[in-house]
Amino acid sequence: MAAAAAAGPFSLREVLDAFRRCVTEQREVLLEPYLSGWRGLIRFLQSLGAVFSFISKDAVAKVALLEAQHRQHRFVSLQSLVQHELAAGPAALRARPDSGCRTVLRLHRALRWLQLFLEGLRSGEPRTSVLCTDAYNASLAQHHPWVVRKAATVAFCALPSRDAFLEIMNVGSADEAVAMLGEAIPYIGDVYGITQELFAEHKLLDLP
Ligand SMILES: CCCCCCCCCCCCC/C=C/[C@@H](O)[C@H](COP(=O)(O)O)NC(=O)CCCCCCCCCCCCCCC
Repeated sequence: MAAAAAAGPFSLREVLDAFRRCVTEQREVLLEPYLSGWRGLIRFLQSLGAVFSFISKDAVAKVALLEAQHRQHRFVSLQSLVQHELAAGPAALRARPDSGCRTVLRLHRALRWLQLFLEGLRSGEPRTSVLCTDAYNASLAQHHPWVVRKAATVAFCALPSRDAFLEIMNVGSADEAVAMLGEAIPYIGDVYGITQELFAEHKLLDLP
């Protein structure tokens, strides 16, 4: 909480801006804004309270791993990270529990959850826990063991109402928040789509 407060209140605007900056003309996904978007999302999650800390801790660890690799190898894009790690051969990559690729894959699946959840929020359904559970079941859940699915579903019941959600996005009235969701969703979808194609092309969608 202290770290989140020190960085100022969350605003959906900064997440939107980060994901907008991600995609280049050559359809590459830039790592720096990608991680910056994730840091914004994590700050939001941390502001929702301790019930979600088992989720934010995992996301923090994954972003930290990628930040360290970004600093070490100066990867500019997800494409260059994949290329670099694949150079050692697909078998070596599959054997690494700390690869950037498998870590990106986890965040990538979570981005699909986010896309579906934001679409649900925008649609007007007032029960955020229902929206969140539906989005989760259609994305991340199929990759999680029973115990994680159970804990996640319990945590979703503690989500704030749709109105409260729109308010803590900090972009003005509920109408303005919904409008910004409409702006943000295509950028997130674009990053998701390009990453999905990249991982499919290199047969990395099932990295253990
Ligand atoms: C707003 C409510 C937030 C609900 C978040 C929904 C996602 C639920 C994910 C539950 C993950 C539970 C934690 C454990 C995860 C790991 O087991 C699992 C596998 O990792 P491993 O292969 O290294 O073992 N990790 C993952 O799948 C990555 C999960 C990353 C979750 C990041 C969630 C970020 C949510 C950001 C919320 C922002 C809402 C924004 C609204 C404006």
